[in-house]
Amino acid sequence: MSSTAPAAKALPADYVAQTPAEGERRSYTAILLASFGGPEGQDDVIPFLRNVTRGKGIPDERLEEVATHYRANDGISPINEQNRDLIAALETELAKREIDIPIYWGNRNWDPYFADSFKKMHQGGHRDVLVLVTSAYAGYSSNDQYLEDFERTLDETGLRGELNLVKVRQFFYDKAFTKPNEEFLSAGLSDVSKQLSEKGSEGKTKVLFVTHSIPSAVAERQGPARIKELFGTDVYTAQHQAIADYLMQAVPEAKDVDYQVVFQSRSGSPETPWLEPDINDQIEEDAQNGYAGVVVVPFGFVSDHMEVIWDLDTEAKETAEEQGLAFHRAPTVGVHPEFVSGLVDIMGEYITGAEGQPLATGEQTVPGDWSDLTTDGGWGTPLQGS
Ligand SMILES: CC1=C(CCC(=O)O)c2cc3nc(cc4[nH]c(cc5[nH]c(cc1n2)c(C)c5CCC(=O)O)c(CCC(=O)O)c4C)C(CCC(=O)O)=C3C
Ligand SMILES: [Fe+2]
Repeated sequence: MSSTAPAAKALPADYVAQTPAEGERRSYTAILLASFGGPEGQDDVIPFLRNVTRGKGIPDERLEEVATHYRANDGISPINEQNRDLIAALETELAKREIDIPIYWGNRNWDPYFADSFKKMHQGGHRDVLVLVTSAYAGYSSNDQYLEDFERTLDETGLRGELNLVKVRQFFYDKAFTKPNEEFLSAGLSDVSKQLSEKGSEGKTKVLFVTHSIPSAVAERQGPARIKELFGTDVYTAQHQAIADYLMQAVPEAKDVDYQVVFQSRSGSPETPWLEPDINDQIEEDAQNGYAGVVVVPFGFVSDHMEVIWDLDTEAKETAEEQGLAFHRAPTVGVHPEFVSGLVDIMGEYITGAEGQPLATGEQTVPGDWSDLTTDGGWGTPLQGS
């Protein structure tokens, strides 16, 4: 499904992003940055992986393989440091705008766990908490699973009725996310073109936009139906396809360059279908089809965490080298100033100003009705073992 940038899809002009629901705009007294968590030393690796895969049916061989990725980095995932940096950057931006709301931090799979941060916020006298999750797209792992985590944690801590949590919407279609990625794509294309001209190669470049694979059955279950119809694929893939299409037409140097959405970090059992193609398979096929270089844009993620640095900087890079392709791995948004200030704009949609108005609003750059990505179609039956 390789293609050059198409014309923007014809969408009704009133197609809009999700906005805060009735009662979700309030005067919050705390923000919770909610993330995945990661190990901080060799002794943490196995307990962390057990947390991640609890009840998921991930085979032991896969866990051992994933453990080596962390082991090679002293058992440390970069994700926690990246979240501390993001919190510091958000705090600076809030202070600059004279918004006096403290930021707490909690994770699904490692210390500080949600239960501890919920208790800490409660002890700090907070009731209305705005929750920012470090996932741009809507999917089970990146949205619904967090909501389930929060519900369970409220019960476990006995804080139901004490803490009112509102989760900030997804933001893959916002300028906050697309603007830094435009910059990265543009820089990646220049780098590969420079590498190729140094080699005296006149071959073509391909852009591979990469995101996390998920089980195909989970992807198929996500709604709403109108997105599936419009894009002719599942809603998880469609979100990524829309951003890839947008970036390719937003960046002048990308004109006439081929591109494709590909996947990484497949796990589960080999018999269960996950979204494809895998980035390494695609790099091999691209080499066979005569491409001379690839620009790899990990636009499915918000920081250069372990899955990015292992699967791309180690594996995909090696595949490209074996195939003799020029290779550039673009960064993720991380603490890019436009990402940070854009996130504060998006949070501002939920926070009331002095006259009850929203403090700020995010800017939707990618057309599409992204308002109810997980509700319309529903998640159907529980996702056990998917
Ligand atoms: C969609 C998606 C995102 C992107 C959205 C988002 O960013 O939220 C994401 C992010 C991440 N995934 C991460 C790590 C892992 N994910 C695993 C397993 C899985 N991920 C899945 C999906 C996703 N994962 C799924 C469907 C599984 C199968 C088991 C299950 O259904 O849950 C496993 C188990 C071993 C393995 O099988 O790989 C690990 C260690 C880290 C931390 C990296 C670090 O430590 O720096 C991050 C940010
Ligand atoms: Fe994952």
